[in-house]
Amino acid sequence: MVVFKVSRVETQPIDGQKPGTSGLRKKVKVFIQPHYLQNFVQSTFNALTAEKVRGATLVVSGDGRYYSKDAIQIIIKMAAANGVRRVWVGQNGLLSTPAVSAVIRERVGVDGSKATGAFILTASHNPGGPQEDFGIKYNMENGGPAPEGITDKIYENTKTIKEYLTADLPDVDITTIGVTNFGGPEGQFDVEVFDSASDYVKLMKSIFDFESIRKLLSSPKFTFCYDALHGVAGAYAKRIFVEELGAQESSLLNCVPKEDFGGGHPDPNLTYAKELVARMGLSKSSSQVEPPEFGAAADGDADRNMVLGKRFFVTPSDSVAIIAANAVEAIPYFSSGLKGVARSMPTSAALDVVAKHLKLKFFEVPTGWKFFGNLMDAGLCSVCGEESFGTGSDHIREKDGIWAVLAWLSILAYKNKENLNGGKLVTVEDIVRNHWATYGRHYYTRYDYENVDASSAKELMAHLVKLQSSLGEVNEIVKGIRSDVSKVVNADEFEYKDPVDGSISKHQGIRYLFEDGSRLVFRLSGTGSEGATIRLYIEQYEKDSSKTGRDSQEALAPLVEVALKLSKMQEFTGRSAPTVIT
Ligand SMILES: O=P([O-])(O)O[C@H]1O[C@H](COP(=O)(O)O)[C@@H](O)[C@H](O)[C@H]1O
Ligand SMILES: [Mg+2]
Repeated sequence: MVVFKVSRVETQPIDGQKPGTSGLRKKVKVFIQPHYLQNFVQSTFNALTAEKVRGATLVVSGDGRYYSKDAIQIIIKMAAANGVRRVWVGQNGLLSTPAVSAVIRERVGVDGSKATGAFILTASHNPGGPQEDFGIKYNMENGGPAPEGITDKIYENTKTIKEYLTADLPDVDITTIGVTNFGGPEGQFDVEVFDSASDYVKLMKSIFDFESIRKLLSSPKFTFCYDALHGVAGAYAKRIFVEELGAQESSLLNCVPKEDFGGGHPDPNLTYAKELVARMGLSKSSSQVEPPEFGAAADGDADRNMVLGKRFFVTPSDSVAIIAANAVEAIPYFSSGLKGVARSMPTSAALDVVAKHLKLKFFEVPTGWKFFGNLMDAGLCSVCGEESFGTGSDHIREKDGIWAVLAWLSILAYKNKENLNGGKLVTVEDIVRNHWATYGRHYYTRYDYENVDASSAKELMAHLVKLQSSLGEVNEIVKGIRSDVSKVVNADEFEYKDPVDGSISKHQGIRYLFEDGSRLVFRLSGTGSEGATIRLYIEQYEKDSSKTGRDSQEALAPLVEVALKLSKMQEFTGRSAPTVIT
């Protein structure tokens, strides 16, 4: 057994280590500066209570992006030096964000150990590679992202840090499953490398009826396609869709995880998931080949999902509403009913209508998955989702891209259980259109202005807040732009009081609420690594089932025009068009 020594390394605070919506995300060139990662990791250890560090079991892994392997070795050495008892690493350093959450909650080590937390190494949907992004975040014992109380403490610590601890361990082989033991001043320290998929696969099998999904996937009527965009989802897709559920290997696109995501932008939306979008018949360059019935994509760390039907896009806000509406019948895990449902504020109100109809508890929280975690821990919420391609449930404390796909496949399997051997297939599009016919439709679109100058973005937001003080003036401007949109009846900055711990989160997005239920929401992204990204969310409710079939961009055109002129978007940002529309 190798015996190690601990040393204290002198350091000084480095600016800009405030965690965003989901951890610290920066360019790789920032992360590789001397002491940069170490300062953040030590600040995290110092922010945790002693029992979460000394003698604890920690998970360290991520989406496999560039710099992950180096970061894992650095964190292992620091963990050993800080008195951590063992570190669990997914083979090759790979674990999806939902799998980390599952491992913290479910995995039991050979000696009966349980993890109390994790460092997740990912910048989610941001590109990877030496010129691109890296990220790190800490998740707690419940498997969810650290709450603001902890991330604030981490940030405070980064501003005063003077030293960090590290051990002179040799690098650990993370490519081979097994345990390596070391001896330190405080006793034994182990690194266990384990299979990245098995705990997660086991959990999925306990939630869904794999047999019924297998029947669907093996039916000649049903065709399927999954795009991991070269993110970590690939490590799970083959195991689950091909090995467990019998999908064809050829139905997997970009399912080999790569450090640079093959040079792409691993964000599952209509702009970046180009290959899938073409295969599903949704782009101009679509081939003549008949598209599959179902397509889905994931982001780099596999917590996001995009669901598509044949030549049909499912808006994430509709996706969570449809899953909630069908969960009890189609998914065994929910067979005894839903505890409640929740969405983030900018997500459309499609879920609200389902909650009302099914008499379910309903919550509207700020953007950021951590807000759902408290509700789930208190037994108040079973299914939740966000417009930003995140959907999930209380099986873990992160959103879950593959879970969402399995949820949709379960609904399809349920609706088609009588027609797989005859009769017409109920398609993704049928399910969505039927949902609109029952609940009405929330036309919805999001405009993203990425990498805008940060101070101009702030000015635009300040302008919108100032406008809110006079609704009379707002309505005059609105009428001047389009006489066919309804009146603004309320405008505010969203503020949230957590019903469980009473904590208050302010400035969570600027809302303009219209008389007919339409909404305009403006907020700055909390997940970028450079400049600012302005997000504009536009929504309009249509109850009349004869009018729910319109093209959404066309239906929303008047509101879009109002939003762009009211916010003086071009004036502040210099942009005549958004970078991404979803
Ligand atoms: O980036 P991820 O997938 O970890 O996702 C993270 O950020 C998203 C918002 O991103 P933005 O602030 O850019 O709108 C949140 O909706 C999500 O809950 C959070 O986990
Ligand atoms: Mg993600």
